[in-house]
Amino acid sequence: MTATIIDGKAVARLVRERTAREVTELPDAPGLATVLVGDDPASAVYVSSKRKHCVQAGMRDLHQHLPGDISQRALATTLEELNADPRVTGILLQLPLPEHLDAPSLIARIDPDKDVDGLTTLSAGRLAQGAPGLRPCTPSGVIELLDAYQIPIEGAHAVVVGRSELVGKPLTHLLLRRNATVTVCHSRTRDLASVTRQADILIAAAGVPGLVGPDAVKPGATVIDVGIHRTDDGLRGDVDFATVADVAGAITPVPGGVGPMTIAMLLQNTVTAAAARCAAGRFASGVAS
Ligand SMILES: Nc1nc2c(c(=O)[nH]1)N[C@@H](CN(C=O)c1ccc(C(=O)N[C@@H](CCC(=O)O)C(=O)O)cc1)CN2
Repeated sequence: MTATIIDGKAVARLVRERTAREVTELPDAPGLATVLVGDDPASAVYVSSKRKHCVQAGMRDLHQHLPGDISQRALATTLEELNADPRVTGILLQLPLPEHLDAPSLIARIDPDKDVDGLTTLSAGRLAQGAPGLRPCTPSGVIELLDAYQIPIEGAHAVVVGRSELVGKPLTHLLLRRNATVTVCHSRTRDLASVTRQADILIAAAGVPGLVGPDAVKPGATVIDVGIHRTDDGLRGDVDFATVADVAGAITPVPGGVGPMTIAMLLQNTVTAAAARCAAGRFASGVAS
């Protein structure tokens, strides 16, 4: 193996420490409302980790666990209540939702000023136009990792495999803002490997286990694996780590790569949202000063 292993756990720890320091500079502790619907085991793991780190960073844990058969209307009402609650600075609706619920229209209910997942239409529009706003956590975690390892983005050819609202599309905008040349690939891309082989920075976010093998990677490229799949052999990503690590210059592992950054950037977004509320004179007490 020749590649540098990008240690997402270590970078995430630094981001969390920075966030905890920023919390102490605020007049009021930020409050993060995680909303978990149903009992999906993976979602339960992620939400419990978000809550643990939220408390460790000195924030209020304002969790809501709702039944899996909750109606669209009742969930929308819960989100409206969280919008109105002055203790809540950030709202996170854990995805995926049970099939009977319409996620986009529920996300649309979240106050964009509390949208610490960066998933509302307004947050997406702000990102696309380069306006200040809250950015989706996994894509901003990828940028943070590249910066932490001083991997140049400006002028690099970045190839993003996957066009989801959660990762592929927002990451494309973040990379463009940093002056990368960006190519987006998806399930209809012809001869995927011929495109990914051109990448200086290759980001695999397709949701297909082991999709990226050594023949799809330019020697020395940076490979960021956003995929996470639970298999009989444990967790694995969209990249075949063992073989690609012999070709890449730097690579994220799964676990221990991008995943921990998702949670760290959520905490960072919650502090950013809280600071913006303070600047606007709206405090947890609900009283404008
Ligand atoms: N509302 C959202 N839902 C989902 C998001 C999101 O950003 N917002 N992302 C993913 C899941 N996710 C966070 O919610 C997430 C995924 C993975 C990890 C992580 O730390 N993974 C560890 C392994 C942990 C394990 O599974 O045992 C790692 O990769 O090292 C954190 C958060 C979908 N839903």
